[in-house]
Amino acid sequence: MASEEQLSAIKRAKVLMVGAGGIGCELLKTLALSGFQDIHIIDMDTIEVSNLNRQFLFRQCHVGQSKAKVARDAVLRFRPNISITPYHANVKESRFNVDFFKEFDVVLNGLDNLDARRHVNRLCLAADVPLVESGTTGFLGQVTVHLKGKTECYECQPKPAPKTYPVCTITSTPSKFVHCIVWAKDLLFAKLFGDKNQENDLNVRSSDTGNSSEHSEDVFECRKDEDIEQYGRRIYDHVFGHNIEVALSNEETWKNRNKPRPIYSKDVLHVKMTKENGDTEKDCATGDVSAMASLSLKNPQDIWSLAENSRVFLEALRLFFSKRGKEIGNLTFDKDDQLAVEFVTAAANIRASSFGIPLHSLFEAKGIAGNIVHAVATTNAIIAGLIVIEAIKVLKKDNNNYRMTYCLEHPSRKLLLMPVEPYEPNKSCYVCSETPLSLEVNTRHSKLRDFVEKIVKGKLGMNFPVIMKGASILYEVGEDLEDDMVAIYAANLEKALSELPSPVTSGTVLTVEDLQQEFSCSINIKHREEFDEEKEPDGMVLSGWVEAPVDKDNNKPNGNGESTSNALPTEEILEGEKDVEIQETSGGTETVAGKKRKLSEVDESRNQKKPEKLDLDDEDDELVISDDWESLTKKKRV
Ligand SMILES: Nc1ncnc2c1ncn2[C@@H]1O[C@H](COP(=O)(O)OP(=O)(O)OP(=O)(O)O)[C@@H](O)[C@H]1O
Ligand SMILES: [Zn+2]
Repeated sequence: MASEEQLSAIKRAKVLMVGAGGIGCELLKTLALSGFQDIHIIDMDTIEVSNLNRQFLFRQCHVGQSKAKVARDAVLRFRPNISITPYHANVKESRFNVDFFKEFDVVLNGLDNLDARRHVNRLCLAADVPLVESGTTGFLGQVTVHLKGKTECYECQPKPAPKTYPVCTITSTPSKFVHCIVWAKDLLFAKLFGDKNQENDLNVRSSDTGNSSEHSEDVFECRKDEDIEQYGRRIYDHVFGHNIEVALSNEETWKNRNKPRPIYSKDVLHVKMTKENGDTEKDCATGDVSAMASLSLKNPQDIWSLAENSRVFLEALRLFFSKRGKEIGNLTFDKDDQLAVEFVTAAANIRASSFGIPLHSLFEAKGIAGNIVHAVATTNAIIAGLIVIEAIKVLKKDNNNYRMTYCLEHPSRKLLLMPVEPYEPNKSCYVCSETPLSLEVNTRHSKLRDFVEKIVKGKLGMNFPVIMKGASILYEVGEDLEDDMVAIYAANLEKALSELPSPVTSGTVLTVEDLQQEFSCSINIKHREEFDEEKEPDGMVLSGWVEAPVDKDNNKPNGNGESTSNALPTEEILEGEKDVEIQETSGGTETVAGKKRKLSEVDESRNQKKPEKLDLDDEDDELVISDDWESLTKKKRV
């Protein structure tokens, strides 16, 4: 029961919710039932069928409509007298600026990606509005409270880099099914159906593979004299047969590894495939075509044989070309695109078969390819409740009682909910402190464009950057720029840093600002001649901002797919930060970040107030949900 004081704080409050998905639906309901009367919701999405199992404010008839608007209407039906203002929009739009954020007493995030979370963090800091941040993955969840100057900001601790695999493992020596999935989706799918101009590590020219003909051709292009089935079979034979033969010819590679087996379509599929749908169909919308349907394969949980995978491969390829021809050249893999998932599953399985790796069902392959940890509605509901508890403390200015709370999969100390005192701001955080960053770069070779793309946008997450050296502006993005300035900045992008009108050399201090986020930081430039292409593929190294530790043993596709009883669900579990990326790395060892850390390790890395080591392997099955959190939390402190 809320006290009088709480109730009046709740009634007066104006709150902003960002995200009306799994957590957001629960949160809006809980806010409304807790007495909140002025709620604003931003969500950029429309409702999909796959949301309906847990986003309970939505029904089948709402598919395709704005989440924010439908969520509002659903809640107004049981709380008709409160005010809910929906925005069907991206929170990064310029209308949601610092002045907009200043209108709110507290901001509550129910987002699913790092980019939007960082953006909201910066706006909350600039507007000096408290932020309650949240995330769930399966049974794990967390809620954290961020108050400028009092607790750490969302970016005080570096977020783990996406999992990466060395390119040679993906292209030549896969040893796990996830390697085959990454190959199928990021290389083969991208090569056949994506942007032809994108760099791709699949060999392209027939001359690359030993044929010394002068007129080398792109083997992935359909030839004039072949029909789609012949084309599909040629691609099949090239990637699963010929390329494997070429790889086998390098004997060194296979000294300590099992050799792969080349697979040719004629050995697997003796007869020509029948074309159930014909190949003259017109282009039609995504999602309507399915190779499984054409081939009468019904159960996505079945593991297909090599022959079935080969049929799905050829049929999916045929359907892409015959029914979705207009999209070819622009496609990127999407876990919700059935035909794309079918193609990637089949391609990954054929490759797995070649390398002696166990095959997987479409259901499993989809989970790996889309980095899906199945959402648990109960976790979202618990997390939403915790967000409201923290929001109420924020409104009451109950400064000493904020908690970041972890929702665990298995009880620890008989608790499923683990409250911890929030950390103080990190003094070297480049977002909420004034600490400058350092950048080692070859100022004579690296262009301003590299700096903008790789550092300012890629690492610092800015959308509308302004780059300044002293008072001179080197680069700026904005809607109201004069044409001549746009031309000057475009020309600057192509110049090496040391050749800019105001040269950037060793010792230069650059100021980088994002006008929308009202966020600015300084970067000390240090010239360095050489970079290790494998270890430092960006050709520049940003420091002053500690990266998360790397764990060579953890190579599960989903950081939380295995037992989590000894894992602290920290930032790395938040939804939407689990992309598998290929990166050139050294040697042949895997670089997999996003390691789950034990509570004790988290604290060491933070080097702040140390809780005593927790016994997280508590097997005692008698579960207690305690409401005396304060004393429990204190016990963990030295
Ligand atoms: N930049 C953004 N601006 C506004 N809303 C955003 C932004 N980024 C993400 N969101 C919203 O955050 C919500 C996150 O919800 P959730 O994690 O349940 O994802 P989902 O897309 O609904 O489900 P799933 O990805 O599991 O199919 C989504 O509704 C999404 O539209
Ligand atoms: Zn910070």
